[in-house]
Amino acid sequence: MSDHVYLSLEALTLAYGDTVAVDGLDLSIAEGELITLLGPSGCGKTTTMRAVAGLLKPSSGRIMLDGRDVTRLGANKRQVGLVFQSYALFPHLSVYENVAFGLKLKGERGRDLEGHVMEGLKTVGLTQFASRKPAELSGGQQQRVSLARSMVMHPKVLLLDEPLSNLDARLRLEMRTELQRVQRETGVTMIFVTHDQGEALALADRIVLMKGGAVEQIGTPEDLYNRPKSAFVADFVGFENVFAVEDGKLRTADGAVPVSGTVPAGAAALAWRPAMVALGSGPHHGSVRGVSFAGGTREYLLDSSLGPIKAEADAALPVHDLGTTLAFDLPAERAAPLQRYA
Ligand SMILES: Nc1ncnc2c1ncn2[C@@H]1O[C@H](COP(=O)(O)OP(=O)(O)OP(=O)(O)O)[C@@H](O)[C@H]1O
Repeated sequence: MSDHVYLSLEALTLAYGDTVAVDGLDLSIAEGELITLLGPSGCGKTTTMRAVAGLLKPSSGRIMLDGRDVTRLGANKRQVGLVFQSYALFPHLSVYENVAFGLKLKGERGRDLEGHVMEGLKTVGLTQFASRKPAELSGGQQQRVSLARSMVMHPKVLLLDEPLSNLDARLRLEMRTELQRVQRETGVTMIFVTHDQGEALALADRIVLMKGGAVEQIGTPEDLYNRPKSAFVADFVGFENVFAVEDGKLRTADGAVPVSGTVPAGAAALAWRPAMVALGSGPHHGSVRGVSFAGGTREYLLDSSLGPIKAEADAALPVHDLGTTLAFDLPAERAAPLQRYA
């Protein structure tokens, strides 16, 4: 992966009629980077991808790719590959023919064509399936064909829009590893759209978390996971207890509540994952409204005067029944300090 900017979206704005779907988006991506676009439904992920692919014209802003302004360039001239959630394979063509399709349109024939198709199938581990029809393959295998079909065109950027969402949990994991391997081996720049934070954290060199058509936070998976900037990001990466800070106190359903320990200077809010809540002792109390078993841990939903609290305990410990009152604390030193509450 190189450091210089390879793809940049500059103040990109896209609208469908009166609906502004992407609003002044700025994003710089290095060559060979694997970026995930993460965010809730409707935040503009697909629209951004369609703009990069050349399928939608921006209302304003610029897209630069490999030193060239491609904002007004047609989709077929951009060398941008696309892999969708639906595999969009030609059902009547064999795996080989599906992968060969784009290369043939480019005029490839004979040995060159065969070499490139087989190389593409080898990259995704499907050489032995070359003569099958898509319907004779599993969902994961079909998605690999889709990937091979894009990769043989040697795209400058490969866009993947929720490519794993049609697969079951085990296949999803397998394909996630496979995608990572293909990306590392080929060094292709990838933008991967997902609304699954686990997938984004596992795959990405950097995550772009979007909100309302703009970037809310960009960073490595570790950055977002450990150092969310806002309550929106914190909530997205699993900090389920977030309180605004005012005059060194927590703003809660019960008014201003003192925090145990010292609030870091400049924190506009504090966020605790369920595992960061000290359960069993402390100045606050909550009644158990829900318990869920999560393998090694048990998660408790507590009704407290501060508002609802999610806390976690070792599953080996005796279970607390619904209605039991438990003491807890939200220690400042365990919390992630946020720059913004809103
Ligand atoms: N063809 C369209 N016509 C009008 N509005 C649209 C159209 N496509 C998308 N939108 C709107 O644009 C906004 C962004 O949509 P987009 O599909 O980019 O979001 P997304 O983040 O990809 O969502 P999801 O995760 O649900 O796919 C939404 O408010 C959506 O309702």
